[in-house]
Amino acid sequence: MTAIATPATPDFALAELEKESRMGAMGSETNTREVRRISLADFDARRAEIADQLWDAAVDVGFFQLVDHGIDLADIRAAFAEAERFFALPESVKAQYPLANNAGWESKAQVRPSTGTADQKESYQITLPLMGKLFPTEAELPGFKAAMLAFEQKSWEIGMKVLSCFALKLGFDTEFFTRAHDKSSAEYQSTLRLLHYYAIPPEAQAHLDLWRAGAHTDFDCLTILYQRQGQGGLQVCPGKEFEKQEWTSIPPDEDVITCNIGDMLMRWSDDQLPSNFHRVRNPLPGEYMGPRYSIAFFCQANRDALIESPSGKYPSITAGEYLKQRIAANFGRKY
Ligand SMILES: O=C(O)CCC(=O)C(=O)O
Ligand SMILES: [Fe+2]
Repeated sequence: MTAIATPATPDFALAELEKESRMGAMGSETNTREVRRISLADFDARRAEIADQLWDAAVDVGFFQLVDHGIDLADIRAAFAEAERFFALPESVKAQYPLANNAGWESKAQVRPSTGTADQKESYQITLPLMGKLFPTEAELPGFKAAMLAFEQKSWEIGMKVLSCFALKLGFDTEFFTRAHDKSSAEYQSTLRLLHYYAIPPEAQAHLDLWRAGAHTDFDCLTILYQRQGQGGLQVCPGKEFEKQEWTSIPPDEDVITCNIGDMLMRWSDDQLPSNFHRVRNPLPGEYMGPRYSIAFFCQANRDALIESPSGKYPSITAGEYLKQRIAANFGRKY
């Protein structure tokens, strides 16, 4: 896919798009990078130490995993059970809740600039102020909405803990990003996304060309990702090494929460914290070919939050405008 410059598309959005459109090849695999595990135990007393560890891991590989994070495994499994129930609804029901502006359901509709083909998945996004009638009814899916709201809250809390550490390291007060992701505001735009990558039918297994999720960076400040045991495929390629196209697998482990830095925090940190390319590759022959479920929470600063460059490297921009421009450049306004 080629980037078409329009007067409304700013340079930063086009530069990201150009980079992304060069990331569609298979590349090679390397296991020499370490995706570090960081304990959040005794968080309040250890915040400064944890902040140092998170910063080092983020600067190094950009992906890291949280342990002792305080979310019960039972809650994570229950959220996945809800996601499975949602995706098992008939298509005619899901189609009543179509994706618009980061909220709602889509299937095989997200075309990544890296691949030019649609991700082989369906997803359902929950962005609180935008939900209107986008939750399935209690008759269709009893208990779903309440369970998802509770899980969204837990994910937000973890996200804000991690962001409070990055705030410290950037010289902001610890509540700086919590205010920027204020849930009580109508400008809130953080998103919980349920993902279902389709099982690969036997006849397709010999010639897998489409991607489960094409290579991309996330637009947000921080992504919190839950993976399921045995359902692998996530790979990362640090942006600073993108010329080499060497990918490192992040094996799923339901006991950890995987995190990555997004483009918004990269800009907010004057590029000190890199957002990194990642993708979900298809299973290889002999690997598990069943469905893959994952859940992501995107900490996207509120629309009216002002992203101000600490050193003046970038002009100030609201998070709403920033996201709008990135989405328009990559996807023609849909996501
Ligand atoms: O499903 C995954 O493991 C990754 C999903 C992802 O990268 C995204 O939705 O942005
Ligand atoms: Fe992503």
